Amino acid sequence: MGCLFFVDSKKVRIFDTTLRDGEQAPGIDLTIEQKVRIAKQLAELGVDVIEAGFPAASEGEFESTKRILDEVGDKVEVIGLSRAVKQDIDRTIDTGIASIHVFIATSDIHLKYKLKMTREQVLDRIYESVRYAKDHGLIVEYSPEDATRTEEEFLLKAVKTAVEAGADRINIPDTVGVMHPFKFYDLISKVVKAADGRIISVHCHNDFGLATANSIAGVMAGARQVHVTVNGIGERAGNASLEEVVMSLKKLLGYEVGVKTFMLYETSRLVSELTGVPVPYFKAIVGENAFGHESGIHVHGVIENPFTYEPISPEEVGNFRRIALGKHSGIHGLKKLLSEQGIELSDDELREVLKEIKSLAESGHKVTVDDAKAIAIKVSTKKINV
Ligand SMILES: CC(=O)SCCNC(=O)CCNC(=O)[C@H](O)C(C)(C)COP(=O)(O)OP(=O)(O)OC[C@H]1O[C@@H](n2cnc3c(N)ncnc32)[C@H](O)[C@@H]1OP(=O)(O)O
Ligand SMILES: CC(C)C(=O)C(=O)O
Repeated sequence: MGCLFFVDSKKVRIFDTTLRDGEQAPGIDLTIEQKVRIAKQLAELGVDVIEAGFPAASEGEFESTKRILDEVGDKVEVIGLSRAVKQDIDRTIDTGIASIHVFIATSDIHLKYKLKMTREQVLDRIYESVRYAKDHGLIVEYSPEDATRTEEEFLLKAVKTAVEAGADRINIPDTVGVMHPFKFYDLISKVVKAADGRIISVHCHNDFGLATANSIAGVMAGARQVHVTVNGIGERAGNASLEEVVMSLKKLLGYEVGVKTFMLYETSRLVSELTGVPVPYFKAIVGENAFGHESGIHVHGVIENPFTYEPISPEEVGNFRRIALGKHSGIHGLKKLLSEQGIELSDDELREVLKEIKSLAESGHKVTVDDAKAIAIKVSTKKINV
C-alpha cells in the first residue's frame, strides 16, 4: 500500500480541458492560432495541466498540440487525449508530448453498445495501453470512461489494473453527470484506497447542474486534481467550471491552487470571444451580474461594507461591481450615484427623483444614470451644471 502523502496535502492540481472536452461541444471548432492563444492565457493563469486536444483526431489537432507544446510546454504540463489503441498512442507520442491521457470505458453499456468488448478484454486493453505508453517514457493518466455508471467492483479492478501497469494518475470521469456529491464522495474514497498512492483526479459533467459540487466532493474524499473548463464549456451541459472550482476550493474549503484568480474574468471573456459562446449573465464568479446590485437594501449594505452582500470582492477575480437603478432602488444608492456625477440633492428632492425613477422603470424603461441626472436637474431647486 503506497503512502497517501498527497491526500494530506492541501494543494489541488488544476487540469484544464477547455481545449479538448470544452472544444468538443457542438459548434466550437477553434483554429490552431485560437487554441494557442487560449493555451498561453491558461499558462499565464497558472493551471497545472493543459489538455491540448486529441492529436490522433485530425491534422489540426496534431499540429495544435505540437504548437501548444512549443509555446507553453516549459511552463505547464501539456497532455493529449488518446483512445486505448496503439495508433492513437503512437500519434500522441509523435507530437513530442511528455504526458498522455489514455481512456477506455468500463461501464457495461459502453462495453456492449460501443466497444463490443468483454470486461476481461477491457482489463487487458487497459494494461496493454498504459504499459505501452509507460514503456515509451510518458507520464500516463488513465480514465475509466463512464466510471460512475460502472459496477463498482469492476471499476476498482480497472483502477488497480491501470496502477499495476504503471499509471501515474487515475482520473475518475462522471461522463454523463449522474453523480451527486455524497455518492461521489463515497466512490472517490474507495478509489483513493484502491489506487496505491497514485494521484486521483476527478472529471465531472454538469447534466444535473452538479459538476462543481461533485468536483469539490471528490477533493474532500482525497482527489488532488480536478478537470475543469473555462466558463464550464463542454459536452452537453458542459464540464465543471474552472472559475467555480478554483474559488470554491480556495475560499470555501481552504485548499491551495496555483491559479492567479484575478485573471479569471479576463480568461473567461477570452474563451467566450474565441469560442463564440456567451457567458451567462448569472454565471457564478465571472458573470456580468455576479457582483451586480439594484435592490435598495443590498446597495445600501454594499455602500457601507461590500461584504454585506458579496462573498468575495470582484477585484479578486478580475470582475466588476455594477450598481443599477430601477424599480427596486433605494435612496442611499441614488444619492451615491448622483454624488459621483457631482449632483447633491436634499433628501426631499432625492425622494422625488426616486419616485420618478421607480415609475419610469415600472413602465418598462431600463433606467440609466443619465435618466437619473435629467430627473435630478428637473427636480432640483438649485441650478445644476453637469
Ligand atoms: C468522453 C469523451 O469525450 S471521449 C473523447 C471524445 N472525443 C472525440 O471523439 C473527438 C475526436 N474523435 C474523432 O476524431 C474520431 O472519433 C476518432 C478519430 C477518435 C475515431 O474516428 P473513427 O475511426 O471515424 O471512429 P468513430 O469515431 O466513428 O467510432 C469510434 C471508434 O473508436 C472506438 N473507441 C471509442 N473509444 C475508445 C477507446 N477509449 N479505446 C479504444 N477504442 C475506442 C469505438 O469502439 C469505435 O470503434 P470502431 O470504429 O472500431 O467501431
Ligand atoms: C475522456 C474522458 C475523461 C471524458 O472526457 C469523459 O469521460 O467525460
